Amino acid sequence: MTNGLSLSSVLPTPAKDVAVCVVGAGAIGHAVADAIRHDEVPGVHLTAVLCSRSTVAETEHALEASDLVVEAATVAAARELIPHVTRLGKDVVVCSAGVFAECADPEVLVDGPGRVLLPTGALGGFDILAAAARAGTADARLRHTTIKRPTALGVEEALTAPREVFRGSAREAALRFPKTSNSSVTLALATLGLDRVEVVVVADPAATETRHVLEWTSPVGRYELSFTNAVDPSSGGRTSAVTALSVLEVLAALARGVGPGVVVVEPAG
Ligand SMILES: NC(=O)C1=CN([C@@H]2O[C@H](COP(=O)(O)OP(=O)(O)OC[C@H]3O[C@@H](n4cnc5c(N)ncnc54)[C@H](OP(=O)(O)O)[C@@H]3O)[C@@H](O)[C@H]2O)C=CC1
Ligand SMILES: O=C([O-])CC(=O)C(=O)O
Repeated sequence: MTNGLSLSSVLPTPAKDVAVCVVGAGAIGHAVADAIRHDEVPGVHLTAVLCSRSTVAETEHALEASDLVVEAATVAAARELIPHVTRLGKDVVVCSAGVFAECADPEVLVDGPGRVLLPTGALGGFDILAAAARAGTADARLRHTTIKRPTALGVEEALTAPREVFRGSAREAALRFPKTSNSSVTLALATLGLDRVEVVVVADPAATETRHVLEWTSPVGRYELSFTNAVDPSSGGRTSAVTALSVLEVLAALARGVGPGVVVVEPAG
């Protein structure tokens, strides 16, 4: 560092471990809980993993013992969990971001002082897109195209070629595909809003991976970002494996006291 200060020496680092409760033990929840159990995220420890059969008493006990909750269940679970956890003054990392498509204003679900933190999930590039949106959104356009295998989209018909099965806003996409359009919602909340990001969903019978393509145009620049994601085998081909890793990035960032995507150079020793 040219000024003699390392980045981490001027930023607050939480003094104690962040205690994390994971809600949902499917593809994402299982991977997140496993990584924490195996000490893959310094400064974070696991208090509990809740499933839909967890009792009210178990849930309340787990929330009480935690600093932060990771929601990796369903839109319905997120709808109940977000106001409850934020009211307790705890932050909640929400994977089922599609829940915000149900609200005219996303803030109505958040009954603070706790906050909702949305991981970038199956996508990336939010840094440059959110930066570009700062120059104004009126002349900006953003399209998110998702290409998945048909069964992952609930398309049972035997297709012989790729077929566009949806085109509309991010809000409409999340209401139509609540299990596969969460990343569109997070992207929209980070940029142009739920009603101005165009979403295209394509069912491709030849797809073995999931593709996401983001096309941004504004006076600041033109960006095309393409993500070809391996899918978590336990998700029926639906969930990109990188989603769980993006949750771990959020947890690691919180433990270090900086945002995800920031490269921290620790002092020696
Ligand atoms: N933001 C993003 O980019 C992405 C978001 N997602 C979303 O993340 C969420 C999790 O995805 P994924 O792990 O693949 O889904 P899975 O279906 O693999 O797992 C969800 C788990 O949640 C459990 N569950 C359901 N209801 C509740 C409840 N009320 N309380 C606790 N647990 C519950 C289910 O099991 P059981 O009923 O047995 O408890 C299941 O094990 C989904 O909403 C998915 O659509 C997925 C991919 C990308
Ligand atoms: O995992 C993915 O590729 C995207 C996904 O399902 C979602 O956004 O809900």
